[in-house]
Amino acid sequence: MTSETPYPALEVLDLTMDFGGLRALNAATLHVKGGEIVALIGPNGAGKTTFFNCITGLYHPTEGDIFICPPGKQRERINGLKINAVTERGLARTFQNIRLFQNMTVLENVMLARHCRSSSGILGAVLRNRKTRLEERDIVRTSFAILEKIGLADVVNLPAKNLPYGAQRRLEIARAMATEPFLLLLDEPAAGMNPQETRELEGLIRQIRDQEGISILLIEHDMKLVMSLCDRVTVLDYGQKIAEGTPREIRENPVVIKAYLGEDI
Ligand SMILES: Nc1ncnc2c1ncn2[C@@H]1O[C@H](COP(=O)(O)OP(=O)(O)OP(=O)(O)O)[C@@H](O)[C@H]1O
Repeated sequence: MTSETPYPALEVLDLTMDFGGLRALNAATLHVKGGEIVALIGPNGAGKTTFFNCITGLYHPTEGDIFICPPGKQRERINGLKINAVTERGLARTFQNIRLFQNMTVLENVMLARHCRSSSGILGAVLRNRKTRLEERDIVRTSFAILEKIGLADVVNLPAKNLPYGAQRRLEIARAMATEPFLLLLDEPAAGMNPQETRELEGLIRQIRDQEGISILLIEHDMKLVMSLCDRVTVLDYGQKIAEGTPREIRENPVVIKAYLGEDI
């Protein structure tokens, strides 16, 4: 479990994002404490992915503050940082649509993600000096260890495109893990999975939190998964936070039920 800090691992305050005349996020607030699994839910178009894009440096929010507090480190405001700088600080994400190098092997996909933690640089890669060679060996070893934990050790040499859908989603999580995050953001990890794959995914996410001490924020439409996996749930509607609470509180909240009217919660 992540060691306690006086601040949440992630604290987002009054986040607003305008796209021209469209306000996709309107003073949305959310926090994830160290070691928590939190869900961000809401009807289609509520602003969930925009929220992730702001946190991870893909978009620069119009207003608001984003603070992180990795275990054992100082609290830091990360607004305006570029994607790589956010990743270096220990935030990793997966995307709604699978983004793998389909013709590369499973191991190569993870190794590539791992390179963000290497220090040899381009010159080192060209000269292939001793430091680079040692580092490369370390990248292979670490990438393999991650794939073992994720349950993909027996397919390391297969091209990513040959994996079943559920395994491709797990590989995306392995790539995110390779950057050594303290906080993992998962954008609809169960999308397109069959019930068996979803059950396995639930076990994997729990394992990542319990064994690696990584805090997790996930966007998910599969309410059964959200209700059984998450410690807390935050609900967005039209870019605003309309509710926050335990899964049970959220399930019984009339404001949430109204927002989802016509959708299956
Ligand atoms: N780059 C962009 N430019 C203009 N509008 C955008 C952009 N990204 C998102 N939007 C708009 O912002 C609103 C929120 O979209 P967003 O994708 O964040 O919602 P969501 O809650 O993730 O939806 P879904 O559950 O369908 O994935 C939508 O109206 C969308 O059309």
